Formats: sequence, C-alpha cells, structure tokens
Amino acid sequence: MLTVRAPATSANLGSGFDVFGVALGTPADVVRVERAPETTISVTGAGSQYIPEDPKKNTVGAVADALDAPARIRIDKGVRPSSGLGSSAASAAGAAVALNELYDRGLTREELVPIAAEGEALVSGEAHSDNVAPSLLGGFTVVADGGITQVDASIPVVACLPETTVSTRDARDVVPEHASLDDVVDTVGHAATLAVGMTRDDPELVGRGMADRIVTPERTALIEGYERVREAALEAGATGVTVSGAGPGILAVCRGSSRRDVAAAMLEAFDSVGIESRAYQTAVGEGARLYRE
Ligand SMILES: Nc1ncnc2c1ncn2[C@@H]1O[C@H](COP(=O)(O)OP(=O)(O)OP(=O)(O)O)[C@@H](O)[C@H]1O
Ligand SMILES: N[C@@H](CCO)C(=O)O
Repeated sequence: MLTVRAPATSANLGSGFDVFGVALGTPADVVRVERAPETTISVTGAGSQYIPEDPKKNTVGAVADALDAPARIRIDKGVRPSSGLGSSAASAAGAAVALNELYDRGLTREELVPIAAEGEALVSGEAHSDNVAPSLLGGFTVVADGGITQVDASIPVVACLPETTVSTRDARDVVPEHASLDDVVDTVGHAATLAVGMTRDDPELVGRGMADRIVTPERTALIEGYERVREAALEAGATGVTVSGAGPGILAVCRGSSRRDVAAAMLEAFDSVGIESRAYQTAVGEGARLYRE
C-alpha cells in the first residue's frame, strides 16, 4: 500500500486569479492506494458526508482513469470541501502521486499537474490547475499559458474557514467578463509585487500584493462577515487579507509573530456575526509527500 499526504492550497491570492497558488502546511488529505481490478473509493474525515464515493463523481476517480491505474483508494479528508482550501484538488494531487508510483508510470510532478486537473474539471467544469499545482509541487506556483513556475517560499499565514460553504462553480459565475485597462494595470502591479515578495520571503510585499479590484470584490459579496473579518485581521497585524480560492475561506498573510493574534481576531469577527469558524495558523509549505507502508 502507498500513502500520500497532499496539502491544502490557497489559489488566486487576490491579484493572481486562476494563476497564483500556494501549498499550506496544514490541513492536508491523506490518500491510500492499493492495486485492484477496478477503482473503488472510500472517504472519511472532514465533510466526507458531502463527497461522492462514485469514481465517476470523485476527483480521484478522474485521476485513476487518466493514469489508467485502477485501485482501491481510501481518502481521509483533512481539507473540508467547498471551503476555499482546494479540497477537491488535494485529493486529486494525492491520488496522482500515489497512482503514478503504484503503477510505475514515471511521470514527473509537473507532468502530473494536468492529470490531477482532470479531477478539477469534473467538479468545477474547468480543468484549472492553480490548486493542484501547489499541492503537487509545494511553495508558490504560477500557472500561465499551460506552463508552471514554482518557487519555495516561507510566508506565515492564517486560513480562517467559516462553517458556511460556497461552491467553486457558483463563485465562478460572479467573475466579471471584462475589466478596464486601469483595473488591469492595477492588478498587474499588485501581482508583480506579490511574486517578488514570495522570492524574498517578505510578508509585507506578499500581503500588499494581494490587493485586487477585479474579481475579489464580486466574491466577497458571497461571504457573510467578510469585511468585518478582513478589518479585524488587519488591525491584529495581518499584512494583507483576501478570499482563499473561491471562498468562503479567508486568507491572511502575517508576520510570524502576529499569527496567533490574527487568528483570534478573525474567529472573533466571524463569531460577532453569528458564524462559527476555524482558523489554521500555518505557512506556505511543501507539496505532496509519499510514504510506503
Ligand atoms: N475527493 C474530493 N474531495 C473533495 N471534494 C470532492 C472530491 N471529489 C468530488 N468532490 C466534490 O467537489 C466539490 C468541492 O469542490 P470545490 O472546488 O467546490 O471546493 P474546494 O475543492 O474546497 O475548493 P476551492 O474553493 O479552493 O476550489 C464538492 O461538491 C465535492 O462533493
Ligand atoms: N482559481 C479558481 C480556484 C478555486 O479554488 C477560482 O478562484 O475559481
């Protein structure tokens, strides 16, 4: 049996819609695989009651098909679905690494990105790779024109997940089809600042570079309590705050020393609007890790 721990991810980072992503230290999915004549899937853990075990509906089924690698697959969910932390992508990335090894397919992590993205196409209608790329490769990833650039980074963050859900499909429906040149110029400036910040492990630049006035404002409207949580995080010392992936999770970039205060402030702000939430105090971290048992 092979076991893979595949991390949660946060895509977009505000200014990098469908382009930027980071792997997070926690939480993570654990995917176990054994050879079998046909693919079967069982799911336990966070939000497992909402995740189909039918291989035609689960992201790992699409990955097993794409690799022609039938297996008994067990998923222990650490990443809650529809929360904005790349839950469906974590399972897909974990399965891609595990099945590639189980069947000796010999594909590199980069080559596994489009395979894991097949799983994303199944659930959101589009094979976007901005969550599977960081879950497979770790660090900060830039997906552009089908190519991927990766850099290891060490940036402290808090990911705060309210007990509400937003499906990626719904959050994609509110994305504007057009943007003004002014807004595009503003976004490019912030995205470039963020990317430089990642290469320097600089939370000030990364936090500042997450500002985006094209996609994020449309999505925050879907997240009850967003403005209050954002303000609370900034007051507690966050350098920047944005929607994590398609939401409703909220990502705050922090200086290392402020993580605990930022997490407490975000939890309290959600609580003040009657919403329970959970905060992960973590950092940009490594990609999927393979274990043999
Ligand atoms: N292995 C899986 N893990 C999680 N969700 C899965 C899986 N397979 C299928 N799904 C379905 O995918 C949907 C969740 O995916 P969705 O893209 O909406 O959210 P997400 O993966 O948490 O991430 P994000 O907002 O960061 O993209 C749910 O409807 C869930 O049932
Ligand atoms: N870039 C995608 C990722 C979802 O996690 C979106 O924001 O719709």
